[in-house]
Amino acid sequence: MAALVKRVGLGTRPLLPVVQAWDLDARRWVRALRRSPVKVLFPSGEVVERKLDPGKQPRKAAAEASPREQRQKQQIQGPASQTPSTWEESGLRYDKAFPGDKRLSSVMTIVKSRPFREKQGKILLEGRRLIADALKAGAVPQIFFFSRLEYIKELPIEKLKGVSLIKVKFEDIKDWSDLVTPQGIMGIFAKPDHVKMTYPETQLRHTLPISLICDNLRDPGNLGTILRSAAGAGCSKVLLTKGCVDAWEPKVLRAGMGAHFQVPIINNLDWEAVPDHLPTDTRVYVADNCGLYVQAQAQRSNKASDYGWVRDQRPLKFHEYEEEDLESGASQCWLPELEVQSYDSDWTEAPAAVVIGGETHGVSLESLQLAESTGGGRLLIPVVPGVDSLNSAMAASILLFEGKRQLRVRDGC
Ligand SMILES: C[S@@+](CC[C@H](N)C(=O)[O-])C[C@H]1O[C@@H](n2cnc3c(N)ncnc32)[C@H](O)[C@@H]1O
Repeated sequence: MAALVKRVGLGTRPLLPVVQAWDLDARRWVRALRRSPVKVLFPSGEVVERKLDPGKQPRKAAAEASPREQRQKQQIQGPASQTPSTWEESGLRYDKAFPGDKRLSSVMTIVKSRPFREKQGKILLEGRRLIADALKAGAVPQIFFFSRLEYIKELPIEKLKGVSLIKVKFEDIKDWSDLVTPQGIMGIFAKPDHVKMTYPETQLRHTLPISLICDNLRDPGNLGTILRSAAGAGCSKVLLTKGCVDAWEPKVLRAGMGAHFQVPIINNLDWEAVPDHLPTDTRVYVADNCGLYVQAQAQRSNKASDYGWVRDQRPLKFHEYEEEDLESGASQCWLPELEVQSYDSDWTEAPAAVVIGGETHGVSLESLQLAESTGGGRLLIPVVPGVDSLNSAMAASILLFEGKRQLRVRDGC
């Protein structure tokens, strides 16, 4: 308390302790008011003289946290919440950033760049909920920058040992924030390793035998949205091939809304390594808009013609490879022969993995080869002729929830 209270005098008036409202939690507030009267300095700069009204709860103590903040706090802490006294007993200390302090800016420069992030093995997490989810899942924090001590006190104290705690101005956090509404807390964590993470019990209970493979997905908003859908559907894991945007990039984290700590994500994989991360009997299905195939006449007799689309000729995007091969005299027949099936035909009898192609080039040759070698196929979501393709995140969501529906129907629940 001593650190928070200083004595000031105004003219000839007696000296009164000045209490900074934002530094107080309810218990300390009561204690401060017992020494009443006190001057309370509010964040707005307003100074109000306050006395403790015997028998009445100090109004500001309750008001310090608005009902929304209290709800948020409860969500973050869970039922066994951290009591403020525990913080005091913990002996944890924090530093205040001094004018011209470069600690925040130098760390931010590092974690906002993918090469640095990868080299240093650090990531940036922003916001109270995301940080709390990360801690619950076992992510390891290294530094917290925060503008209000309450944000740190909400976190489980046992996870803060050995972590640098640095109080900075809200404006500084705002300058570096990726959020529309900056939340006043940022954490630098060691890059999470999916093997060492503990995913939420409810999530594990709802996991489906469906994996998702992102193939050269470049847009952070799309990837974040896909991760969120994957977590929502109960996908067992998400694999990202080399060429995808980094799953730990701030914009992906923002769009993911916590999915990073609900579903295992395996980043930066070579195609040869993909099967090692799938159950042995997995069939790989490639989501393919078949946009580069011609629409054929309805009289063709295979399944896909029911939907007005068939694979009538080799995809134009692969012609380039074929011609190169012809010049060099290599085999002409290496393009996988894969059945096109409608997304709502049954594809979940065996564990399945769905490949979603990137925004520009669609699915890769490697994905088609893997689908062929595992006995999978192409999944087509029929769209109105003339519409080329769906957004990758939309296609992924439709397919994952269709897979979930099929499994539910089969299990009779
Ligand atoms: C925007 S699309 C790719 C468009 C790309 N220009 C192409 O021609 O393949 C991104 C990915 O979403 C999936 N997708 C989009 N529309 C689809 C559809 N109608 N059926 C199945 N998958 C689809 C595919 O995996 C596709 O590669």
